[in-house]
Amino acid sequence: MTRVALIAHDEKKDDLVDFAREHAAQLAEYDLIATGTTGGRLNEETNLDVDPQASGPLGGDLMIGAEVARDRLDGIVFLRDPLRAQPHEPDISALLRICDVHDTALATNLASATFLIEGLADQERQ
Ligand SMILES: O=C(CO)COP(=O)(O)O
Repeated sequence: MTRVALIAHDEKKDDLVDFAREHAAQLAEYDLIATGTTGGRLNEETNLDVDPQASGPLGGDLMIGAEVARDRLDGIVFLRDPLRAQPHEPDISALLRICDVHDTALATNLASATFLIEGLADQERQ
């Protein structure tokens, strides 16, 4: 089953909830995980069933990175806040790096998230 992780920094959480609602029919077909607060919001504000990991600053990015390291994720949408420093920047860098190591699809803004989600749908049709 296709497995996707959804993550957003605080200033981007509204955007991710909107994105998830927009693509709900497709995302509902996937096994979804998320960092803690993001996952909580998605579970409350959409009809999706998301498995929340720890909150980002408490290790959630690293937990998702571990899934990437095991090749257990097909894609990650990670809406980062490019305008504010995060206290757990090293964890974020580790997640981005391990996606490159494992060649795992990673979208860090809405425009690329749309391509990622459309690309996964295309892959399934093949
Ligand atoms: O900080 C995050 C990603 O780096 C997101 O974590 P939360 O979803 O727990 O807010």
